[in-house]
Amino acid sequence: MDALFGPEDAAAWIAVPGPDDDKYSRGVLGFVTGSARYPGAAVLGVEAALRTGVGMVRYLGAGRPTRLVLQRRPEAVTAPGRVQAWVVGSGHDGGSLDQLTAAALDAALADPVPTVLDAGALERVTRSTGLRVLTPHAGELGRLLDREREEVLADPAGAAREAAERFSAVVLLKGHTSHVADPSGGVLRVQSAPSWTATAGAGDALAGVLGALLATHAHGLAANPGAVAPIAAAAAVVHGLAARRASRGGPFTVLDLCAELPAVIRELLGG
Ligand SMILES: NC(=O)C1=CN([C@@H]2O[C@H](COP(=O)(O)OP(=O)(O)OC[C@H]3O[C@@H](n4cnc5c(N)ncnc54)[C@H](OP(=O)(O)O)[C@@H]3O)[C@@H](O)[C@H]2O)[C@@H](O)CC1
Ligand SMILES: Nc1ncnc2c1ncn2[C@@H]1O[C@H](COP(=O)(O)OP(=O)(O)O)[C@@H](O)[C@H]1O
Repeated sequence: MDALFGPEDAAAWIAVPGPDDDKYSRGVLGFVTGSARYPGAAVLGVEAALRTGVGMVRYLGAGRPTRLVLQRRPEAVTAPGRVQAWVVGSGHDGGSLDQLTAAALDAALADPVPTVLDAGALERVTRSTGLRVLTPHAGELGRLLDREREEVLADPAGAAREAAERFSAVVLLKGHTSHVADPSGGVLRVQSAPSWTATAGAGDALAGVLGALLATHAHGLAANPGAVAPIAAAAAVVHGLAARRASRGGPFTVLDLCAELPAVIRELLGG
């Protein structure tokens, strides 16, 4: 099955808090992202998640990214504790992680809650557990499959499907058209973003949007793992619509995109 997934489909995957909810029942999203080399990726993911809507963000990382995250978002909690979903790997570059971040990453990968594996964490997929979403761009997916980037671009749906089956994970292959492949063989296509979205850090924000949607649906996912793929597609739609609002036909920054996320969520909910 190969289907186009649009805003009407995405609207069904926004969790609306009720009067009995508190921050924990809404869902806590943990981040192990950012590094001394790429601290900005941590800031962008946390910003995107908080603006998508989540009960709480826990951020675990080295001193420099932690300071920058807190400077931008004092709402983030930097103490360890339980979470309902993780985002890991944005702003990591495989090999050289500080000890604290490496230990937090190992713990997150061993935690059975839904986990987004981005950038530097993609290569750890075989060491991870539970429901996983991989968020590679074409170059990263090529490395995972031991292929050239051009081969991935020639058949993006096929490459995403192959990786989903090989790693038993949902694969969100990013691009002008994003392809979300389920291990059972289905592929959802998302096309909401303008080409101005091809800018550094946009993928770090996408991981935050997706993490927020997973954390706020986490209690239902164990019984319904098939929901992970539409949630991943919904994240791509929300991210793309926010990019379109930020762009209005011209360039924008990733923080501009993040600033549009609440309005996108509101519109999808019919507000
Ligand atoms: N603000 C932040 O903190 C941000 C942090 N980020 C974080 O950075 C990490 C790495 O992510 P990434 O996508 O760059 O990794 P990757 O696929 O290995 O790409 C490397 C490939 O690119 C190529 N290349 C480089 N320069 C090029 C050029 N001028 N023109 C053409 N090609 C060029 C280079 O080719 P080479 O120079 O080796 O020939 C190599 O093949 C990751 O953790 C991510 O989260 C990003 O999200 C950005 C914002
Ligand atoms: N030509 C394009 N048109 C629309 N969206 C794009 C285009 N190119 C990239 N994107 C989107 O921009 C983001 C880029 O993510 P990524 O490649 O991981 O960059 P980074 O690691 O710098 O954040 C993804 O969400 C992707 O879908």
